[in-house]
Amino acid sequence: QFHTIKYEDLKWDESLGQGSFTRIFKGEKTDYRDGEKHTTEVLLKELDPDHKNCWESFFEAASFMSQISHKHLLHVYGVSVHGDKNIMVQEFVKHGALDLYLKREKSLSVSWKLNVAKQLACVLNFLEEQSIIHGNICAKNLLLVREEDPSQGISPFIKLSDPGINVAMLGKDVIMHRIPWIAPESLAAPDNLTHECDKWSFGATVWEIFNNGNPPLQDNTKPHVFYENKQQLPPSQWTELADLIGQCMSYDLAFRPSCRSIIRQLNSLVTSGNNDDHTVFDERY
Ligand SMILES: N#Cc1ccc(Nc2nc(N)cc(-n3cnc(CCO)c3)n2)cc1
Repeated sequence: QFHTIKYEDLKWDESLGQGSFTRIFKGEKTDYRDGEKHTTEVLLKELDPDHKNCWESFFEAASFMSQISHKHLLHVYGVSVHGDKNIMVQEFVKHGALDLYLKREKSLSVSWKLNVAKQLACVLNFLEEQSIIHGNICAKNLLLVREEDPSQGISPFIKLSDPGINVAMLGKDVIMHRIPWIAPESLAAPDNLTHECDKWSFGATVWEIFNNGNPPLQDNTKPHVFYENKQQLPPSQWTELADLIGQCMSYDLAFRPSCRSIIRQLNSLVTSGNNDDHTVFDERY
């Protein structure tokens, strides 16, 4: 279900940080096609050796990404196993993870944010049509392929990354760190994810995008209390946006909108949101 890559065809360059239970590096892979040697820039995602019991879930994520292809889904070239090293070989995405980009770029326009939210809604709709559940939608798992260049009329382009280790494999403490992205009903049943879970996470991710990557919960709030008290994230002053996020993050999963409805509502936001003077969230958040 996925291509295996020979370890000796991989070259490690600089470390780029880590996800949960994984470390990421810039690297290169070498292929020999029609007698020629081709070198491709890649992202090497290594599973921590002390979490090698998660290797099945790690490779499940890789095969998940290899089974389907979509312009807004990260391309995974394959996997490589060498001793206790499990490596996922991904396309190298030029501008990295969106959570860091949002924190760094303080003056992204409302139309930039809407454009990115629509791209995420499109890939969410595609996954639902393919009856595939991602299970870990968040800004950290969105990758920026291309920055906008307003002078050239070039808009941003994102791809959704692999879901990483299945949430059911993670300990309670790690699951706690997924609040408020993880749907409340998934806390109790992390091995029973539904398409509605992805919609909840979509809501939290759109909140992140419009909040410049600020943390949704103040680090003094106890995460489980947030769900016990059926709390919501601070609403945007842009009521239509707040309504959409609120619908996606409704505790009753029957109230979460269909992907078609999400796309329709985002499209209507684009028209009414063209004036960029919207103070979407006040500075405090
Ligand atoms: N400075 C810098 C810089 C860093 C990274 C990239 N590129 C890239 N390509 C990918 N395929 C995946 C990721 N990636 C980033 N964080 C995660 C973990 C959370 O998913 C995955 N980054 C480009 C520039």
